Formats: sequence, structure tokens, C-alpha cells
Amino acid sequence: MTLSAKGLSWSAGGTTILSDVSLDVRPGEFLGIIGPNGSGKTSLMALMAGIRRPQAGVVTLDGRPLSAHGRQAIARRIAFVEQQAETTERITARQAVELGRTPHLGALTPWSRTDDAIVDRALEEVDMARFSGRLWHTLSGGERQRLHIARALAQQAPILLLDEPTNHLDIGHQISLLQLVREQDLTVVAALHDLNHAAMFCDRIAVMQGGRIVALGTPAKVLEPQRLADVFGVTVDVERDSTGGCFIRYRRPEPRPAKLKLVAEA
Ligand SMILES: Nc1ncnc2c1ncn2[C@@H]1O[C@H](COP(=O)(O)OP(=O)(O)OP(=O)(O)O)[C@@H](O)[C@H]1O
Repeated sequence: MTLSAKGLSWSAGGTTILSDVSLDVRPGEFLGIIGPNGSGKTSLMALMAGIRRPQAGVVTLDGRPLSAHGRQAIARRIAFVEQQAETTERITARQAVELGRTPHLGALTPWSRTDDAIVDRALEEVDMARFSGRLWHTLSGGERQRLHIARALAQQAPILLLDEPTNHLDIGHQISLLQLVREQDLTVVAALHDLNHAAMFCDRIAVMQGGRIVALGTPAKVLEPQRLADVFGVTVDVERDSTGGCFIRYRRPEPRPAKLKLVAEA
């Protein structure tokens, strides 16, 4: 199952947000998308999930434009966890995860015990089984985020698109969630803010800046001090280990000159 973007451009509110973005996602890989706030990560994921349509370019799934696949067919192949997906419905944690089964249900395929088992397993995988009966609005941000991931796992789509999946999670759950996703036999595209998590879990990383992909490759190749200075405006040391892994150590910025400080604080 391959997902590709070719020459995507997208504008909104009179502004160009994505310009000529091309990206081939390799089957089975964990591809991270990093970039500063507003660089276009969410917009790109929404186009790749078929939620928005590009003004130019095309997203293809198995060689056919997304627009040629029906909504249900896309949902069976691509699960998308959005950044601020919320619901005002009075539903339980379990019902939220059950929604992941919707693309598989139909007149000839009603809800079955298999669906129950898939939902049970998804709840267990994100460590939320004990919250099954809790109402959505009583759950914390991190608990809701874990349910969003469980819903996507229950969808059993071979491609998982995750927009900042570790949002709201404590460090233990951030790492266990990325490991859980990594262990699945899935193709994963995830927008991530933590560069060390990207280095730890991704096979490849795409770097976005100003609505374009400015670098694409293995973490060791992409996470270069000069590039991180250019893209994020941070000074870092990158430590590399013998296995090809890398770790980013951030340097504290120099203090502002005293005169500038006074002006700024006046
Ligand atoms: N519907 C819209 N109308 C106008 N501008 C939009 C719209 N959607 C996104 N934008 C703008 O497009 C730019 C890219 O937004 P996007 O959410 O894709 O960035 P991002 O890289 O995911 O950012 P973040 O890291 O803050 O989540 C931002 O400047 C945003 O304000």
C-alpha cells in the first residue's frame, strides 16, 4: 500500500500554505514530519488523508488519485489522528474507540464479536481499558489522546497518519505510544515536535519550512546542527552513536545584550 504526494500546492485565506510538495511514503516505514509552527505539517497531512483537496498536484494511494477512491475505501486504508479532534457528543471512552470500526460496517457486515475483540485490544494497547465506561468529557487531555490512537488502531488501516500524536502525554506515555506505533505492522506518517523522538523512532524524516519540504532522509542525515539552526533558529550539538542513531542536545541561547533587554522590558 503506497501513499504519494506529487507537486501539491494548497492555499487558504489568500495565502499559499503548501508549495510544490512531493513525498513518497515507503510501505512499512515510520516517516516523521518536523518543522516549526505554521510550516504546513497539518495541512500536508490533511491533504494526504483526503480531508482537503490540493489546488495543484495529486495524492495517490496505490497509484490511483485519492479522489478516485470512495470515502469508505480511503477510511479502510488510511487512519488519521488529527491534532485537535474533539467531540461534544455524550459518548464513553469505549464508544469513541468503536467509531474506528465504522468503515468496516455495512448492511451485510453488522457489528460482531470480532469488532468487540478489536476494540478491546485497542483499548488495552493504549492502556485505557479501565477507562472504557468513562464519559468523554470527564477524561484528561492525555487520556483522550490515547483514545484517539486506539480509535485509529481499531480502524485497522494499513496507513496511519498522526498529527502530533504525543500531544498532552506525559513522557512515559509519549515513549510507549511511539514504541507501540512503531511495533505495528503499519506505514506511519507522524508530525512530531520532539526532535529526539523523531531521531529515536523514525526511519526517515521530512523537514518542512514555509510550506515546502526542505530536507528528507534518515535522522542521522537530516538532523544537522546547521539545518536545525536554519529551520528552527536553535543552536544544538548532535551526538551520534555507533549504531547510526543520533541525539540532540540544545544549547541555551546567549543572554540578550543588557541595553536591548531594558528597551524590551520598558
Ligand atoms: N484554513 C486556513 N485558512 C487560513 N490559513 C490557514 C488555514 N489552515 C492553515 N492555515 C495557515 O497555514 C499555515 C500552516 O498551518 P499548519 O497547521 O499546516 O502548520 P503546522 O506546521 O502544522 O503548525 P503547528 O506546528 O503549529 O501545528 C499556518 O500559518 C496557518 O495559520
